[in-house]
Amino acid sequence: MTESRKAWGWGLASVDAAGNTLDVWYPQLELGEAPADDKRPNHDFGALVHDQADARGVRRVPVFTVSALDEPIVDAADAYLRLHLMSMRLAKPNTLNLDGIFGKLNNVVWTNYGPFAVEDFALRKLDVLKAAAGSPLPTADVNVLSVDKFPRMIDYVVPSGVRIGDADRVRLGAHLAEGTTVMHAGFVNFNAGTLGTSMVEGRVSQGVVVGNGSDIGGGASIMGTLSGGGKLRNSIGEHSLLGANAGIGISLGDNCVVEAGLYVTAGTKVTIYDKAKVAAGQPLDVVKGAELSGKDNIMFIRNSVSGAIEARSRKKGIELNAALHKN
Ligand SMILES: CC(C)(COP(=O)(O)OP(=O)(O)OC[C@H]1O[C@@H](n2cnc3c(N)ncnc32)[C@H](O)[C@@H]1OP(=O)(O)O)[C@@H](O)C(=O)NCCC(=O)NCCSC(=O)CCC(=O)O
Ligand SMILES: O=C(O)C1=N[C@H](C(=O)O)CCC1
Ligand SMILES: [Mg+2]
Repeated sequence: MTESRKAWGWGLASVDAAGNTLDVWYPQLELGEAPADDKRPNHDFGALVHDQADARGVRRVPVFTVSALDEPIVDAADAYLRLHLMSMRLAKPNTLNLDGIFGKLNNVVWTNYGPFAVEDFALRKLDVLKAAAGSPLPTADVNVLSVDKFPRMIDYVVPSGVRIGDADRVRLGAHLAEGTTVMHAGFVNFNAGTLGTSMVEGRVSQGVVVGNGSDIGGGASIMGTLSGGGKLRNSIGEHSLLGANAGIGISLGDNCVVEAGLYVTAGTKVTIYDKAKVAAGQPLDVVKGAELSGKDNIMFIRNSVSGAIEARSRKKGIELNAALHKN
């Protein structure tokens, strides 16, 4: 058996009263074997470290984590390290072993004061507000951003060359390549994302990758595999367009277009449009969507006259509006 790939780094963990790790922030990570104990660079977290619980009931402790990237996840610190690697673009989606990730991450109340345990949240919120009330500065209420196992990416990693319309729509573990714009209704899950310049106004599900020069239109959906039965990981190639409110349960290759509002699933019966056959009065072939999965140069439309879903050939890919991607 070949050795597992490794990554390592210092992180700052938030640990609740029960000893659960709520999150770990790694400002910097390295791929490869970790240095020996006496050779480790020491990350200086300074006064951010506190062994006593603060008003949230949270301690902040430095952790040195080494992840065996081809092996299943061992704990929350390991899970956080792998999520950071993808958002830092040190690993592409679908290249790390993420087995067991939901079981290793704790459910957390994410707030403007950082993570809280779910248990006794109301009491801990009261403690924070009482502590803050003694300050001469105006203090913020405790605003809950989400209750989830994954935090928002940009509280941990801000990749260069991207725009993100709404921080809540991109989870830690998303991979956003340089030149990506995620508009307000877009969504990018962990272990998913873009490999080049892209416009994302729809949902990029876990395990989905979108190639350079492609556009996911407003409200568009790309089926994932975590829930609902689908097993095949879908992707989109380069210079393709998934129209507004369209969806796919298959992969698109390069230079493809799916008409706005059309959903193509693996079982959808698709008529292969062939001008010469139509002119000669010959019947057209019909295949399942799955047979066209990942193929290049196809435009999928629902023929608004016949109602049939058709695959028509297309010669070239779409061009993004360059001005929107000089991030
Ligand atoms: C499917 C396409 C690409 C088709 O475009 P075009 O009509 O320009 O294609 P074309 O190649 O020029 O069309 C060739 C011929 O096919 C015909 N044709 C096109 N669609 C047809 C249909 N559904 N049924 C029957 N015929 C059709 C055309 O009229 C034309 O006929 P003739 O030869 O007789 O002329 C488009 O309708 C589309 O859906 N584009 C997606 C755009 C999109 O969604 N972008 C994302 C924006 S996201 C956004 O704005 C956010 C909004 C939001 O948040 O909701
Ligand atoms: O990148 C932007 O900004 C975009 N703006 C458009 C708009 O504001 O309508 C939509 C697509 C991307
Ligand atoms: Mg705009």
